[in-house]
Amino acid sequence: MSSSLTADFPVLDFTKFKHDFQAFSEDLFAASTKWGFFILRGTGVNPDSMFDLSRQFFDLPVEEKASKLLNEQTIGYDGNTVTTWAASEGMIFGTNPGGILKTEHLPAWWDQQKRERVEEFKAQCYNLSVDLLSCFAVRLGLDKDYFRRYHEHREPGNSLKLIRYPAMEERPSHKVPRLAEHTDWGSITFVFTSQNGLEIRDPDDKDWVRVPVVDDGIVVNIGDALSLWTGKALKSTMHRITWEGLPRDKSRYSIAYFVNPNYDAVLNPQPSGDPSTSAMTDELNTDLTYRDYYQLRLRLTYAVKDTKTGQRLDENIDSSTLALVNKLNVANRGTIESHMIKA
Ligand SMILES: O=C(O)CCC(=O)C(=O)O
Ligand SMILES: [Fe+2]
Repeated sequence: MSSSLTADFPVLDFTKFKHDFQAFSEDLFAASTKWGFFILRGTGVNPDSMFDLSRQFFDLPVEEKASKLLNEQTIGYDGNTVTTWAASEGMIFGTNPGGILKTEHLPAWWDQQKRERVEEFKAQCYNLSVDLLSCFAVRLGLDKDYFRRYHEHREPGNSLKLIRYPAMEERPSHKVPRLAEHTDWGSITFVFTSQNGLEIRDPDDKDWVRVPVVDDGIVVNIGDALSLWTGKALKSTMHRITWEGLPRDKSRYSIAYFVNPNYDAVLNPQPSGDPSTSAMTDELNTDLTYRDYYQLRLRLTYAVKDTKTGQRLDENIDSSTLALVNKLNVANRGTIESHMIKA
């Protein structure tokens, strides 16, 4: 369970994107093929006011927070259930631009002004994400908008998640981690935090290493969808938060922005600039759509309920998609199982 500090963890400077696109894309590609994770500085995206909202919201009484639970539009509160997945609570803002302004599925505390702030922050993150996607496309010899075209404002949309790993009086059952090891589902994830705790597999997949906290830095990682799309040239790296990394008596706040491809995207490998990966592309040609992958991971991870019937969706997992995903060997190890602790 050990983890160590890492000296050569990649830290990239986004100001280079404007004045030296090629060199920045090269740095980005190198970090993403070796680590699947890096820290990005100089983006100008400031999460301070989102953290203020996050602290205030999580301090509300649980009845108020949990009045709107995570739904199929990926909007709502998640955290009043005990799982083998996480000891945390999350407030998730899915859907496309404008969706948070008009949804009825938020506690009244999220007034118009707060919703506007969420939308504005999501828009800043979106813009940053498509800039990064354009770098990947060009570096892979594809046209600049290649990935962007699959990241239009269509279903399912990108999700912003406010997260608190609360301080606890005692540690829950040994089955409950702070955050179980997993890969992310989508294209790219941004994580904002000023606190330690996040650990990832090192480039040789031998050990866990700590992700450093860097001032003004966003933690960026590659998700399964972009990894599959690039014939796994870009790595979707396993990550977690342990009780050792984040002690029981400390709360940790983070904000994650999950970039999702559009549902209709087919995750077959695209030609990659890296010849070492072309050998495996045949077996990755399974015509899996992002819709199927997203729906599977949603059901496996959360006890999402159907808004109309109130039925828990994790009881309804599609076995052929599950078999396909096992074959692709993404979301690997223990993560491809439902995390609900059944009574
Ligand atoms: O809270 C963090 O630092 C990481 C969160 C994460 O990996 C996730 O929610 O997928
Ligand atoms: Fe993650």
